[in-house]
Amino acid sequence: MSPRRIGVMGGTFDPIHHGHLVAASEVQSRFELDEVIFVPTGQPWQKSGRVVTRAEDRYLMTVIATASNPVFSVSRVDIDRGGETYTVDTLRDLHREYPEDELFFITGADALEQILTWHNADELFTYAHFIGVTRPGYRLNDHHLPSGKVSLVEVTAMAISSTGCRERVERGEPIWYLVSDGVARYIDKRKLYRKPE
Ligand SMILES: Nc1ncnc2c1ncn2[C@@H]1O[C@H](COP(=O)(O)OP(=O)(O)OP(=O)(O)O)[C@@H](O)[C@H]1O
Ligand SMILES: O=C(O)c1ccc[n+]([C@@H]2O[C@H](COP(=O)([O-])O)[C@@H](O)[C@H]2O)c1
Repeated sequence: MSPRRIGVMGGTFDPIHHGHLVAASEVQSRFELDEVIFVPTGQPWQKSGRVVTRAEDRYLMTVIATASNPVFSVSRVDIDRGGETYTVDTLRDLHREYPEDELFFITGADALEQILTWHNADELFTYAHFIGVTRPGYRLNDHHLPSGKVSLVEVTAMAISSTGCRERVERGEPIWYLVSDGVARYIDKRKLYRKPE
């Protein structure tokens, strides 16, 4: 069997929004990926300055948002490993699970800019090809990264962030059409992101 081409979209997904989904869908199509695996982080160590929603809630929102797409799936590797999440561990675990396949790690321009600050950054490129996507408000470039290991892709501009969604919920504003309907309903049902009473 020829190797499958697997996209990996890591994120805190607090909550997952249409910026994430459009980026993954466009890269899937452009790079003819057989599957895109969304990987919600366990403990995102570079976000330790703020409260992050329980991993199980972020995982369930990711499942809800991706369930209807036959080539999207969700992995629990980062949540189940425990401890702080490092992408080098994510990719090592997925490489072990899919040893014959090619991995493509998808990341927005903001995250790509920071990649050299990631744990064991040099090793990242041994497991996957990186695909940086445009994101409104950030400049996309790979000058700081090893040549031949990164591709840059322009995707439809979606000026949406998880921070913006959380702030809207806290202010009592709608997030319809910024996140999937099921995710908006889940946030409401679990009373996520509301101001403490
Ligand atoms: N609107 C967007 N367009 C393109 N890429 C995005 C967009 N939002 C997030 N990403 C990318 O998706 C990945 C996961 O992002 P993350 O879950 O941190 O979302 P976020 O909106 O940046 O969250 P927060 O506002 O809480 O920092 C990162 O690689 C990020 O760059
Ligand atoms: O490996 C690291 O040290 C590292 C540091 C910061 C972010 N990342 C990864 O980058 C992806 C996006 O992260 P975030 O925090 O912007 O949601 C997600 O998969 C994180 O695990 C990875």
